[in-house]
Amino acid sequence: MKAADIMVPLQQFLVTDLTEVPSVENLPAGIDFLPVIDTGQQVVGTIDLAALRLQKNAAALYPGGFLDLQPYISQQVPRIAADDDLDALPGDVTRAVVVDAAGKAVGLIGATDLLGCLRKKLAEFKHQLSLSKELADIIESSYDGIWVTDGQGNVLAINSAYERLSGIKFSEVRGKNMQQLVDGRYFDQSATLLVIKEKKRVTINQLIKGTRRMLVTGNPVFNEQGELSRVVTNVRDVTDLVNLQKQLARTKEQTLKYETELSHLRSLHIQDDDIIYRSQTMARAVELALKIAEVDSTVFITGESGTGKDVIAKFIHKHGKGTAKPFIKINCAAIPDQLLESELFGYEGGAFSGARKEGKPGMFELAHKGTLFLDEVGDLPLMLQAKLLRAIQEKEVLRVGGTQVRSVNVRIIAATHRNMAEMVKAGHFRKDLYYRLMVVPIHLTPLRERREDIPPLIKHFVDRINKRYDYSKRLSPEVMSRLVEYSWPGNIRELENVLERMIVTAGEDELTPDLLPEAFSHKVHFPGRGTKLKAAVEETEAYLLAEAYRETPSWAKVAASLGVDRATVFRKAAKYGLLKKEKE
Ligand SMILES: Nc1ncnc2c1ncn2[C@@H]1O[C@H](COP(=O)(O)OP(=O)(O)OP(=O)(O)O)[C@@H](O)[C@H]1O
Repeated sequence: MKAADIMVPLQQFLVTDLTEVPSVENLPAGIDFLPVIDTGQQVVGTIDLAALRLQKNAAALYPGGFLDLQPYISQQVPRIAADDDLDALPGDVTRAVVVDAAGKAVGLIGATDLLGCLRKKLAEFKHQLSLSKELADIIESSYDGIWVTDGQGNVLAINSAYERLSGIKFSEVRGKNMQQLVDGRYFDQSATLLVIKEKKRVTINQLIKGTRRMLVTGNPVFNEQGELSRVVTNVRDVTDLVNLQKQLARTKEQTLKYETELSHLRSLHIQDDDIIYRSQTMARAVELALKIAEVDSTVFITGESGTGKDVIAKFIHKHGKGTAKPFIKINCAAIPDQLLESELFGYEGGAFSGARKEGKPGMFELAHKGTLFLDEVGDLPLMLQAKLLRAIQEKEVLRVGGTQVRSVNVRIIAATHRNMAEMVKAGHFRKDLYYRLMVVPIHLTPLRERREDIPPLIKHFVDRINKRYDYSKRLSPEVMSRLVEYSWPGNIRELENVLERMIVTAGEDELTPDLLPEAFSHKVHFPGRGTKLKAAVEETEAYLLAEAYRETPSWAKVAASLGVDRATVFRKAAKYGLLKKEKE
């Protein structure tokens, strides 16, 4: 507050030499002194009015009512410039004369004014005090550590959160300079020092006493003159956060590892089912599968049970959509009709009693962006055939009990062991669906029509089974030739099962014919593929005659064992050159 703000403007004053005793009755309250000025109007001192009042009636008065003021002048009363702050006055003064720039008196400040001013200041001070206490409480209650220095980096305060976080006590660091603390290895670096250098907010990652990691932000505080007066730093312990981050990174790494392993295993799984073949027919089927894998056309795989329809379907998926995309298989023959619809298309919550509240997606939705393999599609009930056709054509499905269609992008592979053309003819399968599925047909021939595939398949399965059980079993040449000759009604699945049974029951490493199942005791001869019926019959006759004669070298016994008369046996043996051979 300035002196001019509280002064009483000067109305009366006294002049040094002789002056008329003034009337001092009408002075403002609290003013019980007046300045004394010389002829140059400079203040030379003040006169206490009480003393003056005493003198007014005294004999000291000169005749005519004049008084010599000199003895009463006090030079102790301080003067203060109008523009000066009241703080410039010494603490013990009770009055002051206010002067202008030229030193002329312009006002008076009395005890009452000073007291009022003091009261005001006291109230302000109290307010400030409560504010700074509040501030101190706020700083103290902060969960983050707070560290305050002056503009030179000397420590002024730290809160107890900081003491807790860092283990550093205020008494250890009070008044010390930050540089001193960095040198003393309290911190690896100081945000305060950086703020002092850069005069702006700085955030750093600080290591305290070599153990705790802190995220530290230093904030500069400037005074009215724009000078840096404080640096307030807030400190957050990020050790746990850093540990969590490390843990997260480790978990991510692990997830990545598992994902890689999983996709490796998946690919191994599909690799397991890799297609083994030597025959031309299979080579053509595989080539076609590879070609159409790239495009999204619907594929219809036909063939007897166990010929590898599943394997081809997975092969197409692997080489087309890829193992990262879903491959969903549904066996239409294995699921009860009443469940099939909801399995295929899903259902909305509450669609029927026992349904899940939140509903369930169907196979179509699950196979989105991947492949849906409809195995045994020939067994699909007529009622669902229409819905399937719609789903394939429109590329959208309607859940059971739902009203909202959902788009699906699914590649369809269908398969059946049935004769579809006949089923369509008999009205058991919709013609339109049949043609919609038959975009790319792949037919897998039975194993008996591609015997050249049997040896490599045998090798493949024997290796696999040996590996699985840690065996080193092998087939005797006779077992091998019997297996090749067999008609394999169950196709490759049967071949695999027979080999496994033989390998796990064999006592020796070499598998001998006695391990072969019952069905193999009847030797069967198959004429080569493409043989005309007449030639096939003849070939079979010749084979049976020769085999029977090999076992019992007597044509009479051969006739008996084959159930024909001797004449027929001789005639046929002669026809096939067997008699000649016998003579040789
Ligand atoms: N070319 C092949 N190479 C190796 N293994 C094969 C081959 N073809 C089929 N297999 C194996 O034979 C078994 C039967 O094959 P798959 O299940 O694919 O036949 P499928 O025609 O789908 O039979 P179903 O009609 O009964 O479902 C499987 O174990 C499969 O791994």
